[in-house]
Amino acid sequence: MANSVLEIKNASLDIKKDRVLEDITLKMETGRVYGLLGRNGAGKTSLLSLIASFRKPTRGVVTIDGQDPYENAELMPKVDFLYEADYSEEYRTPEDFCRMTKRYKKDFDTDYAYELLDGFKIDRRKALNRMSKGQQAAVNAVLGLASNAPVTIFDEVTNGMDAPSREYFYQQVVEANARTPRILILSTHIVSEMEYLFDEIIIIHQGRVMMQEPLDTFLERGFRVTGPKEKVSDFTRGMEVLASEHLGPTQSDMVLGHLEELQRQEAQSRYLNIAPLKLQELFIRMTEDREGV
Ligand SMILES: Nc1ncnc2c1ncn2[C@@H]1O[C@H](COP(=O)(O)OP(=O)(O)OP(=O)(O)O)[C@@H](O)[C@H]1O
Repeated sequence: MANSVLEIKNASLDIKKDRVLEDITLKMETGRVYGLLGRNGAGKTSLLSLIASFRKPTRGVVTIDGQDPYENAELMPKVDFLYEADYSEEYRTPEDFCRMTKRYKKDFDTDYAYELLDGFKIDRRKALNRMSKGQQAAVNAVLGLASNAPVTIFDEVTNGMDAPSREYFYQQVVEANARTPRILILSTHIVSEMEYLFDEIIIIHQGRVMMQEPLDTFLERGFRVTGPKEKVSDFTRGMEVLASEHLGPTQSDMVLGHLEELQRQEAQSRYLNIAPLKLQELFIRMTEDREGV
């Protein structure tokens, strides 16, 4: 399958009288898994609806391989948008859905879909309205993974899944992208569990892109230093401390900035522990109500 490039340039979106997205510029490429993060109401679903052509930007452009996907019959099957759907009235089975999907998405891999349904322990001949929320979510995940669409979007698709199902889904995301590389976008609140899946992080905050960065680069924005209270305070004096946690005589400071080799040695000589930051803690601090970092 050919490589694809998805570009969003200076896109804004108004819904009714509200500006929900402002001046969004992003670029995504085949073979990479993008973690789309943002607080409730930040604009994640709105952004994804532009990519999936459910909406048209009020200003700016969205292109896939240089073409506008909006009302573009040729590009439509190339984008798959999976989100939490209401299946309470859905009497059809996963098998029916696979058959229907295959009709308009020629790259849909039915054998792989059945294999995934077995992996999730889903009965493929059972009507969706007779399944639990978590099982319905798993069917959605299967349809997305097996679609092989060059742009596959999962918007909070693990909602309702139990821990083993989520774990299986994460494994299959890696597997599916290795089988058929695509642009995979995962919007999620379960940041801590999914950290290892992401190649790049996109943070949307109050309708704007706060940052798009490879995960490694993002995590190098800061570090955590832990040790006896006074020693830690002494070491981080003058540094940009995002958060300071205390447990008995121990203090753990989350610091923004790069640690020079000399400082690292200094920390070591003072028996302080230096650790990399976790995606979740950095995301929470960056998007809390304070001036941007
Ligand atoms: N149909 C709509 N009519 C009016 N405003 C809307 C509509 N859909 C979204 N919005 C507004 O757009 C903003 C972004 O919403 P969006 O659903 O994109 O956020 P989100 O990041 O996906 O949030 P969540 O994590 O809660 O799902 C919110 O302020 C929301 O109130």
